[in-house]
Amino acid sequence: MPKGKHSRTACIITQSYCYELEWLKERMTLLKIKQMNTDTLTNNNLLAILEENRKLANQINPQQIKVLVHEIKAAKRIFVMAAGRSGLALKMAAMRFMHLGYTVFIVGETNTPAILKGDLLLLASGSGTTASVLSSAEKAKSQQATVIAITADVKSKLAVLADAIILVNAATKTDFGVSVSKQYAGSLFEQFTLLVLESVFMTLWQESGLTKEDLWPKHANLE
Ligand SMILES: O=C([C@H](O)CO)[C@H](O)[C@H](O)COP(=O)(O)O
Repeated sequence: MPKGKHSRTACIITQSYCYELEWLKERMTLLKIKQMNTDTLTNNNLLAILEENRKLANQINPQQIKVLVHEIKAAKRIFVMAAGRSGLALKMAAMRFMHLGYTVFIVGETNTPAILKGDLLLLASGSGTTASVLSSAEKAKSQQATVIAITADVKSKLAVLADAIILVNAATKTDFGVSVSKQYAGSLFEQFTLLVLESVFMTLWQESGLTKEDLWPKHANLE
């Protein structure tokens, strides 16, 4: 039984928010889930994932996105860095920015040069505490490059270090128990990071006036 702020009786009497009741609700949902067949379960999960992403889209601060769009346009070169699945989301975005004609490097690749003043470092970390991401932010700041971080924790060390952030109100990977997402670990954060950057790409593309045909020569032909 998880530690509750109040006893169950006190919760019912005061009708106040109670971890214990939340926990019981969660157990009952799990029991119902066990009785569903695989098809229904997968379909429900797909809809739940879409709904969680839709909620985040309604919470995003357009001003924060505007800053990222502006900094991408202003940067001499764009560097991206994140760990694990957050890193995969950034790599997908990096490819699209390259298709638009930007010079983009993925930190850690052998052909990535030194970051310098005038460059942009785009980071993503749900927790905002991943060591490699923090050290990249510190290095970039010491070189006077601009640092923008996508994170789920506005108070994290990364958020404090960055010149600007995009706050994604998703769960972080260590938000165990009841959290804003039903999904495992940082899944929602990682999905939404990709979606935000897809929308940033589309904005930059639409503003560029380029056609699909214009972009095509930059698409990989060694694949
Ligand atoms: O791959 C990840 C993990 O499975 C959590 O869902 C994370 O992207 C990786 O661990 C990096 O974490 P954050 O820096 O907190 O995004």
